[in-house]
Amino acid sequence: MLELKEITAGYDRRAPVLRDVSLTVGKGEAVGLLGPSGCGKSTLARVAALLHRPDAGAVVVDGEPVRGWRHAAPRAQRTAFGVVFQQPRQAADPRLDLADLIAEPLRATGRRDEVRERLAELVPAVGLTDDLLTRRPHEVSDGQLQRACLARALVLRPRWLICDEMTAMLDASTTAALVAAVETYRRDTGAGLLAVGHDRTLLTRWCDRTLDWGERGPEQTPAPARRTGV
Ligand SMILES: Nc1ncnc2c1ncn2[C@@H]1O[C@H](COP(=O)(O)OP(=O)(O)OP(=O)(O)O)[C@@H](O)[C@H]1O
Repeated sequence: MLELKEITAGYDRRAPVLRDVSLTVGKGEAVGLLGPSGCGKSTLARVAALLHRPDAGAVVVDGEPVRGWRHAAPRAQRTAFGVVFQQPRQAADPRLDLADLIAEPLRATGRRDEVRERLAELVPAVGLTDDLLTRRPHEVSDGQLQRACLARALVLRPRWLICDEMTAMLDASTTAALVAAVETYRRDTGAGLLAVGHDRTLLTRWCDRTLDWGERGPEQTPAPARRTGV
């Protein structure tokens, strides 16, 4: 279980973006989070992925309270998460070709010997082809780069996936392919998912449960979303 308990977080302690927000994702569950732009969805996603230290509250991952954040988080907790952001060009090192980009977490954790095998599995799983692997980010489309970023997020076989507007800038067919790749991975591994976005139709179709902060933003823990457009 991934538990966010009474999280207060932001960028200025005097004016937090989130106040006392709680959210739980069960093992193998897919939870969607909707809310207006700027309400703090990405901030909560970053707290959930151990990338942003909250001012107050607790994150508990599979029963273990989180005590360190970012590089100070224990490796076993950090590598339990795969994260995909909205802007692949901001998330991807422009100097790496796609093969090195996808494999980078394996190299960073001393698992170089798995690179070949994981690339062979992941490249077709996310809908890439081998000829793209020697290209650098500026030589591929946004959709191709986001596919590589998803492969990188999956390369360490995380138990938790955090997708922050993963498909916001993509066309319908790339969106469908990336969601299908996430769902295949979850079916095979039992990983849980927190998917943040604006697209109510997509999230309510994709996720087991979708929460909605509504127009007022995160004054409180988000409520279950209405299922529309399905
Ligand atoms: N690094 C930062 N430094 C200072 N303020 C920030 C930073 N990142 C985000 N904010 C502010 O925190 C608030 C919440 O931002 P956040 O990105 O979490 O919202 P969001 O709901 O994900 O928005 P969107 O849907 O537009 O992506 C906004 O007012 C934003 O301007």
